[in-house]
Amino acid sequence: MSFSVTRNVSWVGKIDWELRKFHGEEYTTARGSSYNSYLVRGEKTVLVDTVWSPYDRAFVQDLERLVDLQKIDAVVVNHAEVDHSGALPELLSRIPDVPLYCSKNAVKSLTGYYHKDWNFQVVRTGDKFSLGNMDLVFIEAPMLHWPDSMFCYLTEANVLFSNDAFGQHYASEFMYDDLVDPCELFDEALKYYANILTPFSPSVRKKIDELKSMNVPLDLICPSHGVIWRSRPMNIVEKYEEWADDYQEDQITLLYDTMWNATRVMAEAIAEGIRAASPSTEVKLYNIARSDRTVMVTDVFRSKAVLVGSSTINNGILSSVAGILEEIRGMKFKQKKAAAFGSYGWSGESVKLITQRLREGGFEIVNDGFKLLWQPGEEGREQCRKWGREFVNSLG
Ligand SMILES: Cc1cc2nc3c(=O)[nH]c(=O)nc-3n(C[C@H](O)[C@H](O)[C@H](O)COP(=O)(O)O)c2cc1C
Repeated sequence: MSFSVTRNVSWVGKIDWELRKFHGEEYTTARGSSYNSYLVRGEKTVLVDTVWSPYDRAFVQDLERLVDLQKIDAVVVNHAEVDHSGALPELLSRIPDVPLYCSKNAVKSLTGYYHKDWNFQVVRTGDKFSLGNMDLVFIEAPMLHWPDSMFCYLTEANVLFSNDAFGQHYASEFMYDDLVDPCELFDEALKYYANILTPFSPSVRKKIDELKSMNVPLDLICPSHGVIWRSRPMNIVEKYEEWADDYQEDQITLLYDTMWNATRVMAEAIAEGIRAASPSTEVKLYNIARSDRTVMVTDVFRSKAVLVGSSTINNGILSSVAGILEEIRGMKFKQKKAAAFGSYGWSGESVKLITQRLREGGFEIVNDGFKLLWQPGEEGREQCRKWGREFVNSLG
């Protein structure tokens, strides 16, 4: 499949309707995704990125329908991750000497993946590839989201090829922001930022400042996943600025797991207490073992505070709780408050262990947590409501 984006730019990629898990099991992609590759034709012809390896042959066939492969003067590899570089071996088996323009770090990761002595041409920010009547200007973007990541900007057409930045895991035949459901698109763009880019928010802020200081016109942002931003491309750039600035809404998320429902009863009573003390605060509850991790991380991203609950099992915490704690630790969230709760039978280590993990994850711990013996009765539930009220009041 291919379509024309501008007079000089064609999309040639793969819409992956059936993708449901990405990065192994780490990211759920309920709406599928796409791998976007772009063919830029001026006086010279350049391919920007490729697609994931399962689709390499179909990709090269589609590309051949657009252009004689021998006429491709250069391939830009903005990012070495296999969902974008996966078709390189197939393509380069046909055009082995084609120069690959990439960052210095991409040479390491591409060699690490493919072990090939390809014709690497290392570029740095500000370097240009001239297509005769227009230039591709390279902009290194280290840690957005790998050390090798890079953007490139096409002059005259005013197109930013932003690779994973500004992407969304979203399959749609329509491929443009103004043609798809805006709520779905916003949901996917936010989920993508929360789960992929949050740890790199300081780099996002710097890169946006750098892009703005280039003071170049921007007509299109062409990411490597999901739809192209064309209606007002600065909208998503402004959203990224907002999200990168330790984003939070008036929301508190409770994440818990339970064996015999005691900790669930606690969570629900704590939520009642929060709602009673702060009716405007949105409270969301997730049983971790039954919920989608990507959605939970997105809700933690939106929250000003999180409460994590586990009963004590074998002097520890439930494994699902350990899993989500590890996931949110890696997100390096800032300016978020937290506390722990849980039911226990005799030794009751879970609350202390969760608190410790939340502290290591950069959360500001509001109190020592709240533990309750066995199944809460009415008195226990009232204690939970009180603890919920005190928690939300202490947030200020
Ligand atoms: C397999 C198992 C191991 C447990 N280990 C501990 C323990 O080491 N220390 C403790 O205080 N309670 C322990 N308990 C008791 C639970 O923490 C207690 O039943 C609690 O109320 C369960 O809460 P829940 O229904 O939210 O899971 C254990 C319970 C089970 C079923």
